Amino acid sequence: MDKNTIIRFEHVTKQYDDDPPVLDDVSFEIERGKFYTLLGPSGCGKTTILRLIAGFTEPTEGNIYFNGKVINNVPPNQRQVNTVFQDYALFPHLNVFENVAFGLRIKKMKESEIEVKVKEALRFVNLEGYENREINEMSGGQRQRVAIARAIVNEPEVLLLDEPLSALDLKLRTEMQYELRELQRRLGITFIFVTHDQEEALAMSDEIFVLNKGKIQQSGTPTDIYDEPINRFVAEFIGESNIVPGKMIKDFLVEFAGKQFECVDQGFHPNEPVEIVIRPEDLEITKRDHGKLQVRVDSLLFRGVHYEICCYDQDGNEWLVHSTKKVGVGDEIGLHFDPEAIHVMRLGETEEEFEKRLGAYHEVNHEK
Ligand SMILES: Nc1ncnc2c1ncn2[C@@H]1O[C@H](COP(=O)(O)OP(=O)(O)OP(=O)(O)O)[C@@H](O)[C@H]1O
Repeated sequence: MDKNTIIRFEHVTKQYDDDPPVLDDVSFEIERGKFYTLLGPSGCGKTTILRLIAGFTEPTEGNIYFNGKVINNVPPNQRQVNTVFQDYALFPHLNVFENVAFGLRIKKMKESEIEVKVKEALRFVNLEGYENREINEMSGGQRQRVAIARAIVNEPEVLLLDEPLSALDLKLRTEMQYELRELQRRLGITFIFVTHDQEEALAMSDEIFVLNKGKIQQSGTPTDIYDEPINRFVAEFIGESNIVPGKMIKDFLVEFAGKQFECVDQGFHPNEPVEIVIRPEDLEITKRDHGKLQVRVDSLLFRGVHYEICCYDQDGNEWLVHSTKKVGVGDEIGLHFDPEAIHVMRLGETEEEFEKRLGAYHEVNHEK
């Protein structure tokens, strides 16, 4: 194992009773000192991964490694990991200082040392001078910072954050996104952050794991995931996208919407049925005859920075366009895009779904 790897999941499955597994044969590695985000819809298994890392639950199958050692049965208090919970879980009857000092007192640390460490943790989260405040005199954002100070005071190697910003209003949430990112850089420890908000994940992470139904669909940097989604689920979950059925003709040539288009090579076989993604901001409005696609404007919405324009081609495919150009409903226009804007994806999320959709594709084409 690479010495930069701090946590490794090896074929980890978590199952309760006879229910379908909550996590299904999941393997991944987490490197030291990076900001990771687990992103996915409700119930996909994000919190379960955090609980397994923290030691609040054990895997049904597989192994979890921390610094190269299996930790499946190591109790939470013996792991170099702390968690910041969604509801902060602060003690309302203790002031800020005592909330942060709590874990150190349990460890029977010397009073003078506690003083130094608590002050330092509060300085890290910009709460110097708030030591004697009561928790109920603190705002939502300040409470969040107390919770973070408490979690970093004993210098864990990994900080787990379970939707820590979800209780905050949008403005404060955005501010805290910057603060958390900055804090991670200054501390230099690994953060594993859970969210179901794709914009938050794109803005904050070094690496994102996109989960669905107990499986990691894709992992990579925010730009990898946005520019090269591996399947329809990821493409639809992250950002807005136009997804249409297509077929690979040969390397650098793909067919969709009844035409063939030059594209960049993405490792698909000739004649392989695929799905095509083009992001709305990669479509450019032109005169009808100048466009690679000819479409009719169905509706438009003004979104401030751009218009969101919904069009249809002659095959009935919907094309969403983000453009600063204003067009009228009913206009016949052209859409231009570069070969690089065409991203080709495999059919279906799982092997089973892939086979099913491939079968359906052949059936339709055979009947033609
Ligand atoms: N102790 C338990 N017993 C049975 N099922 C459980 C238990 N804990 C979690 N689950 C189930 O595991 C699945 C995944 O839960 P998990 O909390 O990991 O999802 P999540 O992705 O964090 O969702 P959310 O965004 O809603 O918090 C859910 O279907 C949940 O009902």
